Amino acid sequence: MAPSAITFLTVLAVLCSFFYVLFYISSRKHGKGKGEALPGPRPLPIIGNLHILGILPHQSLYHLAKKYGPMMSIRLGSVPTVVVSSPPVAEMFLKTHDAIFASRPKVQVLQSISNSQRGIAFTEHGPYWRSVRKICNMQLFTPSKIESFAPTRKEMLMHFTESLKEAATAKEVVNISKKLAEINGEMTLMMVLGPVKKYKEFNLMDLVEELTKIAGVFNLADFVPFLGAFDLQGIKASTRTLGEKLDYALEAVIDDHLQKKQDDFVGVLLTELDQTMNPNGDIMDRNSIKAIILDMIVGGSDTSAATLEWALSELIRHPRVMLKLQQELESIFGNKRIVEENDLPKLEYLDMVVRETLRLHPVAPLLVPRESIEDIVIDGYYIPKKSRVLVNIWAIGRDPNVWPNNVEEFSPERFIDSKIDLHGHDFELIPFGAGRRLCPGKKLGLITVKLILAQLVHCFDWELPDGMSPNELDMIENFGVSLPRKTNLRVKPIYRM
Ligand code: HEM
Repeated sequence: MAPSAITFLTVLAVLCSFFYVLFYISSRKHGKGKGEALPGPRPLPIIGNLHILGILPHQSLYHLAKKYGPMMSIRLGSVPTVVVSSPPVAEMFLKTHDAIFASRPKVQVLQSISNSQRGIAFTEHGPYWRSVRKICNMQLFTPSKIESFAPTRKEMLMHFTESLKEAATAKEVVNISKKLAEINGEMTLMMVLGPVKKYKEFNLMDLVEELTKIAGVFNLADFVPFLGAFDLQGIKASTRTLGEKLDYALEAVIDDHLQKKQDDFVGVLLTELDQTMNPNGDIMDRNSIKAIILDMIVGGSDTSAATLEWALSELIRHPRVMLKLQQELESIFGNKRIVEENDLPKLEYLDMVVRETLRLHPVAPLLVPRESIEDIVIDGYYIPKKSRVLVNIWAIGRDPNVWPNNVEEFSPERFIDSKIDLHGHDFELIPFGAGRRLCPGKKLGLITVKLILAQLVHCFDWELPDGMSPNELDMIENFGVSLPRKTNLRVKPIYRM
């Protein structure tokens, strides 16, 4: 080895040791006089505990919590992070001290995309976020707004069923993951943008898919800021190009709405354009509108599609549950060829199947990260301001102390006579989060998931290709913005009506 390389490595080793000592001391000293430091694995210099996350961070953290407990500390690069893995601790963060933990960390990718921190999901807690959330709640998520889109959902469901029926007649194998992504994408675009055909020319859903891929990567720049300049993962470069394309498409959406003066969601947002939104003086500008549109599209499509994909996978693996659900659907819909949205509340077993799917396959296994806005001591442990909080609901869903009967088994019957619902009050099951940041699309998401799942199961039997038996179907996850299957689900529909 050349002497210069040896010198370089020696200097690096000395520096690393120095930083390690500094880092270790600083990570312990915060608690001094204020509270204990939380238990957790020892962080390495610079990267902290980033190396332990692996490709499925929720699973790595689940195993780690068995050693360090339901409230543990890790360090992601320079970011102090608390990992929560039990219902009582989740309640402390998301209910008791929700006001302290209701903000979101800044994320590099989103800063360069249509100023996405002007939307809802990654906007810091405060008057701006409150105003935007209020507008969205009123214009998209009230029961009457959701209901007003029922006829269009029905029409889309009929086309969807027709295309599956054709595949069944031709005895084709269908990539149902892709089809579910398409129908959910279309339903969301229709609600957010109005008549969707025009926007197909911009390939908006393809761009959103690309965005979710990039945003799903653990970006070193978010945790080790000085590495941001080197763009080691190439994220900054690809985000710039994608950002330009998305901006172009969203600007066209806005111009189109300004011309036609439609009274859909974007149309309503535009009536507020350049107006003051609250006494704080926040303005609804074009960037706000673009960011809100994007948040709604990302929030609405991936989540429901992934939930459906897991639900169908579990039903195929559990023919007993599939049959029981088909019997319930028959008892309500008889031989009607399309399930009616109004009848969904009557379907108790369907509701249990969806709850069980979300217990084992929450699409946001660590929720969306929160960030604390001030120092706080919880249960005697000191948590500094700007700590990140990851609530591992994937781990809570697999905790045998919370779910005593065969925790790993897909068994909707566990919800018979159970009062645990999905509304964010029962911290054993919070797939939509809880507290101020609770998912605003919860009701819409549940209707969409139940409607499509009921239709898939009522009208079709499902077979795996190439004689594969149900228990051979893999259930490997792919961690990103949401948690879909790693491999697309390919199945043969058999029309049964
Ligand atoms: C099965 C369907 C869905 C699931 C499982 C889901 C799950 C979640 C979760 C876990 C959060 C974070 C909550 C927290 O931090 O405590 C969230 C936030 C959010 N979701 Fe959903 N979601 C679904 C459907 C939807 C739909 C249909 C929309 C909109 C069309 C939507 C829009 C949003 C938005 C905008 C946020 C950010 C809220 C904020 O930060 O204030 N979601 N969702």
